[in-house]
Amino acid sequence: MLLGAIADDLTGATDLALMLSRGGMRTLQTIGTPPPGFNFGGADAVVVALKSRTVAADLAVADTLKAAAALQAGGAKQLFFKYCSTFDSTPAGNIGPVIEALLNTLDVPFAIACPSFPANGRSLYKGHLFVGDSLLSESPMRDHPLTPMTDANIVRVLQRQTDLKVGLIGHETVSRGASAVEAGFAGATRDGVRIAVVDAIDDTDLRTIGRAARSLQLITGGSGIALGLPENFGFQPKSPMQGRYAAPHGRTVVIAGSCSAATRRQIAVAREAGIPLKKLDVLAMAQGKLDANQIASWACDQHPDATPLIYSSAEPADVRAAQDELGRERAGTIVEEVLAATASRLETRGFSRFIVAGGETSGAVAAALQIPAVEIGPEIDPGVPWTRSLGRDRPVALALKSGNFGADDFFLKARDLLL
Ligand SMILES: Nc1ncnc2c1ncn2[C@@H]1O[C@H](COP(=O)(O)OP(=O)(O)O)[C@@H](O)[C@H]1O
Ligand SMILES: O=C(O)[C@@H](O)C(=O)COP(=O)(O)O
Repeated sequence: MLLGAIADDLTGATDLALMLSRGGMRTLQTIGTPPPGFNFGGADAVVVALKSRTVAADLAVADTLKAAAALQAGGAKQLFFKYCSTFDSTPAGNIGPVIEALLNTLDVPFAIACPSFPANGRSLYKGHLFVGDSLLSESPMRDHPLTPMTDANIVRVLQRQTDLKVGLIGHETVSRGASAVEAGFAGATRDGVRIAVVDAIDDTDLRTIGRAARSLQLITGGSGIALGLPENFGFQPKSPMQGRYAAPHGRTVVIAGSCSAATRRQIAVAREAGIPLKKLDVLAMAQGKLDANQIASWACDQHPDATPLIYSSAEPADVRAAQDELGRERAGTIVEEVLAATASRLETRGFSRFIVAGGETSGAVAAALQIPAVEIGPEIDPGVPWTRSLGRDRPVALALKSGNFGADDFFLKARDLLL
């Protein structure tokens, strides 16, 4: 293993694994930290998917360090901590505490932080994160159910999460090329900076930063920053898989727990296309009036050729109302538990192709389906591939979509790629 990566959620891990595969690295994605002695099958890169984005910071740190130790035991030469391209976190963490713990454990002085992912509209300029044409704080991310992002200044956001000094390597340096960026790393280190946020507004910048990062032991960021990494290890980009995907045979379902604007648009397009839909009421689930058995039965009752869509996704005002009643965390957990249990029931009743929207939701579904690892298949939209489970008696196919990713017709596209 050359590169060992730890992602703070499952869709983020898949996004990164896709990027590394396209860069030519044989990439394996595990769900959770692999046990001692795990056979990485000769993979060049391993991405460990955690569910640590919104758990308590000390738990996120412990889980990450355990994953880092497993990757190092597997031979990883460089470690990558992957978080969201919209820097999803709370004032308490977990990005700052996790980077801090990794720096201390690896005993290295410096790491970079770069969430930029231009292919999906995230760019970083003067330390400010943009989503499309809007500042992060003015994008729909300000209404995220678990990690509302209300400050676009990533230096400031990260500095609130750590006592280590956070600095900025600006675009004026990045545009001068990899040597200038490396000199920037050295200069920042001399100034006592332990974590440097690095500007990147396009793929050329990401490749420059990737090259400059070849001798760093720890890299942190979104999947965009991984664009330039495979080349550092001598890999050449691979052409994307063409044609339709021979997924394990069985029925297809869409399960959406993401409340992002993108997911809500994708549901609207699926509705217009005539897909059968079931909207879940959070309070009914909390009161035990709606459970996984009922939801799974509804899906099974749909036409066998249909792709039923089950969703809890709601407008920000409705999410707030449910949270006022139940609390932010409890509302999220109830929805995740019911959706995960629904997936598990459906799998025993002939469904083997799962299109899931939302990072936390995907983590909960994959845990319920007891999937130890996945292999990466064809890309559906930037950052979202079809995947196939590994290490499970009855394999399943999974399209794990970050809430914010995907074109408006994503669910239809994902379905139509299946053979
Ligand atoms: N209607 C709702 N009200 C409150 N919380 C919800 C609702 N629907 C989903 N959630 C929760 O919101 C969170 C969405 O996070 P996630 O699945 O990671 O989506 P995204 O990828 O958009 O961030 C999950 O914890 C989910 O259970
Ligand atoms: O970097 C990204 O935007 C994604 O890879 C990601 O982390 C997905 O997180 P969710 O939006 O919570 O699915």
